[in-house]
Amino acid sequence: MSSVLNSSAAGTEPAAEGAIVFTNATKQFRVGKNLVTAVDNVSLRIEKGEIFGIIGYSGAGKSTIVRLINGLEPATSGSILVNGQEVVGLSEGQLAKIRPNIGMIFQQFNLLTSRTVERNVEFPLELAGWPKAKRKARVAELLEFVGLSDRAKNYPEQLSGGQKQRVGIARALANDPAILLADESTSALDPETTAEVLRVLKRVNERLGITIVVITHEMDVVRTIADRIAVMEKGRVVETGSTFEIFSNPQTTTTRSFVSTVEHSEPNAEELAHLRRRFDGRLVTVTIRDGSRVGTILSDAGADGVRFEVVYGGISALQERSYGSLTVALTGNDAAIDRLIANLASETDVKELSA
Ligand SMILES: Nc1ncnc2c1ncn2[C@@H]1O[C@H](COP(=O)(O)OP(=O)(O)OP(=O)(O)O)[C@@H](O)[C@H]1O
Repeated sequence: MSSVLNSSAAGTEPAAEGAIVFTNATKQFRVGKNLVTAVDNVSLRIEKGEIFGIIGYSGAGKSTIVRLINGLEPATSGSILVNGQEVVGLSEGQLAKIRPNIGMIFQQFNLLTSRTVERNVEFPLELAGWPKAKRKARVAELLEFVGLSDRAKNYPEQLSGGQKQRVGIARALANDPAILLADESTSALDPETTAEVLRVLKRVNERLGITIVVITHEMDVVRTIADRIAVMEKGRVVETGSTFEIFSNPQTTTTRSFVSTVEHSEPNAEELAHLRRRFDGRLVTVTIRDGSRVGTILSDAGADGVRFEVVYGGISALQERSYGSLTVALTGNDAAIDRLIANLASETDVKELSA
């Protein structure tokens, strides 16, 4: 039996083939006389060993993506490679051989209420025909990994939401999968418990090298855990990038709208009115990115008679880089302020907030 703690880390090897590669994959459902396109010509590459976030509003096609990966739904067209193997067009029997390699956790945990924690984790091993002694040892190891050894004899109803999801994770890891699909796995949890589950998932990725696909509608979740993110809208992937890129420089309206749920890059109308009452001068919002010389440019403008005061905003660190935005009130001669704004604009994005 391979030890859960010493499992060979597929993700640490050079990734010649991606863990999951969609090429022009489409999934349509027939609803009455209509065809609903749930996944629309998606091309996407998820690397081995990464945590990949897929974010989108309800109905964007996220769950369908998951069901295409594990073959619960057949794609209408296109190609989907899972660890180098084409899953489109496979028979149920062939898919059954691949599925143990893909673990899955769910929003509602999907634990068997009549079984204890240890027997829930044991369940996939029973299905896979493991002998009893090996099953027991494996279950003990998995429960230790998720920090629930002392809960082995409890029933799911005796556990908190976070503990239930950790049982779900232990069960999903039982067959030593290369890929873990987490479909809205923290959406039923409060922020603190969400953080606890995300820490366990991070450990699964780092210690076991398992590729994790996190499906969510919550930007906080992908910000906390994902290496890269795809944004989905109406069945399409509208933007893909590193988590830093997505947060610091979102390209599409949908992505900007998601980012704005967790970042307040500029004051809203009410805040702006409040700032105008408190501060003189012209208000300008400046985007801060790693390495930009915003501070120097603002300070140097002093020589041109422009004074600045930071009145709103903040800077965040993500993936070891900084980004954010600051709104400054600028006072001084209008022409000098125009020169300062031009200088800033040569370095980063600048927006003057209209009066
Ligand atoms: N089995 C099905 N039959 C018909 N239509 C479906 C089926 N599954 C999904 N759809 C449709 O496909 C679209 C995408 O659904 P999907 O569940 O993948 O989105 P989602 O992003 O996961 O949203 P949610 O978070 O609400 O589940 C929706 O319009 C949905 O109604």
